[in-house]
Amino acid sequence: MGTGASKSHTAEKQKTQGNEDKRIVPNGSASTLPASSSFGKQMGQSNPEEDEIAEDIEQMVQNFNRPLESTEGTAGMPITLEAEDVSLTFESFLHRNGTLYTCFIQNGTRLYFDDEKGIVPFPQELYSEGNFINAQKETQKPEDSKEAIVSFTSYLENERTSSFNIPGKGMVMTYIFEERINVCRYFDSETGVWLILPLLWEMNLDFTARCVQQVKEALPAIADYKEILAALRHCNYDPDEVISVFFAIFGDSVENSTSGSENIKELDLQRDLQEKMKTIDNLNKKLEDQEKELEALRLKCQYLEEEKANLIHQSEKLYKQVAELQAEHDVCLLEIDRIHNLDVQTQSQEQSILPLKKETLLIILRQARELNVCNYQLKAVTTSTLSEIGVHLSQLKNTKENFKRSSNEMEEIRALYKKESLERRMLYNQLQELRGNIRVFCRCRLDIAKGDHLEFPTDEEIIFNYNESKKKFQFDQVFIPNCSQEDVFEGTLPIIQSCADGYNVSILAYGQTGSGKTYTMMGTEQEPGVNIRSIRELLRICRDRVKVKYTTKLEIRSQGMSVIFPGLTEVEVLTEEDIRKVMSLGDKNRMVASTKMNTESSRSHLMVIFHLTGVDSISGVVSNATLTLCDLAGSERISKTEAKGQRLIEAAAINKSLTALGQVFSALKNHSLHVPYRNSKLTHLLQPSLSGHAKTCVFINISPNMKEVGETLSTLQFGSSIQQITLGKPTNNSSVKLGP
Ligand SMILES: Nc1ncnc2c1ncn2[C@@H]1O[C@H](COP(=O)(O)OP(=O)(O)OP(=O)(O)O)[C@@H](O)[C@H]1O
Repeated sequence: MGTGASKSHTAEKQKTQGNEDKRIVPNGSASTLPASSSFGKQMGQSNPEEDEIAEDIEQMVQNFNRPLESTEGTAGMPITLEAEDVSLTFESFLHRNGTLYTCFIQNGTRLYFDDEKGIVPFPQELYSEGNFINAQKETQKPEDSKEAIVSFTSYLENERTSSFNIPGKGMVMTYIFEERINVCRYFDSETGVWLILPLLWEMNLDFTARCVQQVKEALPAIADYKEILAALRHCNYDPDEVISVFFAIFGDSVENSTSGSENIKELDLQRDLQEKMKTIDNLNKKLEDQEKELEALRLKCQYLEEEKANLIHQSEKLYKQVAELQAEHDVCLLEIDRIHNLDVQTQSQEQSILPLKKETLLIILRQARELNVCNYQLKAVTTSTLSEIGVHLSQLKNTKENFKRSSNEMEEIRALYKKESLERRMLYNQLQELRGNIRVFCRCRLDIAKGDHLEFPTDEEIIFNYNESKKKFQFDQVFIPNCSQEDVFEGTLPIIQSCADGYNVSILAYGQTGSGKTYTMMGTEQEPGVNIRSIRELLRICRDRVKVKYTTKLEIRSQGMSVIFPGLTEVEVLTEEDIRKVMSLGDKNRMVASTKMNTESSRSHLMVIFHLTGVDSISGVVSNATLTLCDLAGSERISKTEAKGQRLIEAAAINKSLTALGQVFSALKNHSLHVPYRNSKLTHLLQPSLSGHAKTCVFINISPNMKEVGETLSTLQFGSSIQQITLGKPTNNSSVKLGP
């Protein structure tokens, strides 16, 4: 830190400073210098060692000039100065205009810092215009500078630097040094730390009390012990330094109690003055702040004034609008009143016209709402339904198109079916024609009393061998005695199927009495014959052909006469039970009598005629056909039966009809132009089934009994004769039915 030199006041006082040499510089700051500094000269002592130091200082000052010269023309302080061994004396000259000059002595010349010129000699004319605040004789005698304590300080212009007017000394420069000082502390057991002991409390300590007392004895003018104590603190509790400080400040006057007291008072006043000045400065600052604040408020006020003007302007506009709206409102009110008056008049008129009560109106209103709701629901339902109808219509359209397409396909299939059906019938009939339209089956009944005159070499041949007479007969099929009813019926199946196709078909049983004609045709309940089986088969075919609608009727005739049914000649049959019922009825009406050859000989022909009408629903073909099942009366000779009376007449009639039948077959065999169908009622009835338009199957029933050998041979010859007959091309009774 900076050092300073001062004029020595008393050698005795200096001696009390001990090892450390403390200086009180003119500007009031203290510094610590090595013991070997120039302090000795300050004390007025002269020894070689101090001379050398003085020479060194002078040398350093000279060195100091060099950097100044090198930096000549630059303002400010030297940049680098070695202050360890050199102490320069700086002086402050206070011009009466308030300017403070910082001066120092170089080579006996007082210099000072000029802001523009740098370090220049201190002008002589300024001496009379101000005072050195540490004005001393030495400063006015540069030639004595060698003896003066020359020191150098790195003076810094900052907040720690200030000036102070000391009465009798003038303005002094102050500087707050960063020195560490001793402070009396006390140990606080509660916090466990050392705390600073208040100033007043220090007075109670013996050490500080002694120090204060020592200063007071040396400087009686310093009466304020607090001042002394404060100075002691700053001087590290060194009473001698305190004494030196007070001497430096107040000079010798501090030795006089009166003048010292005045100085103290003056000092107090000065302090008060400075405090006042600070207060004034603070007030000025506050005043400036308030002026700034006032200016801000003024601007704000101006802004608010403008805002106010705008708001007033807007308010006026709004008031104007409100007034206009109010005027409109008034006009509306007047209009409402006028309308209201009109409504009242209208209501009064309506009330006079329609005196409806309020309740009635409410009911009407409620009903209107309900109607409205219903209307909405109806609309929704209608919309939904319409949508569904649209969908259905679309589907219907598609269905219609599909139906049309299917109908076309159906027509094609129907035509194809028709064609196929006709082709099938044609082929089947061609087959039948190849086989012959009159088919002759020979059936030999089962009989215990059988002879050996009959031989059955094949299914189609029979050999009559009796009394050296051997004759071979050939038929479409020969059924031996052991053949069942079912075997016999199977031979008739092709002809029965032709009936379902629309052909007239007849099945006849021929033979002498007792040869098994009735057994073959009617059969027994357990073993039904061809009648039952053939009609059953036809009903089955009718059921299976679902595309053909059949109507079936049954007619029973006996000996050419219609079987008398109560009110009916034909009975519609649908089931086998119906067949049996009609058959049994017809059988009861058949003339039966006991003959010598047969105890229950059938004395008449029995004809069962089955009418079949079919309508093909696809092709539209209508077919009419009849199945004539004829159980002929016995063919035995009348003489052989030994019939008499009525029986004889019947036998004659039977023979006549059978003879007529034989004549018909003979005519057919010979292809005669005339076929005597009308020679008997039998042949007349059988004409449709024996003409060229029909198919016929004749059972030749024979008995194996040796006793019947003559009748057997006769029957075989009869059958053989009709085996040669060809009826010609059969006619299909089908016709296309037009329309439904
Ligand atoms: N194949 C047969 N098997 C067993 N019994 C038979 C057979 N054929 C005929 N009979 C029996 O012989 C008897 C005479 O037969 P059926 O009445 O059928 O003769 P018919 O030719 O009808 O005589 P008629 O012309 O006098 O009526 C009957 O009792 C019958 O049951």
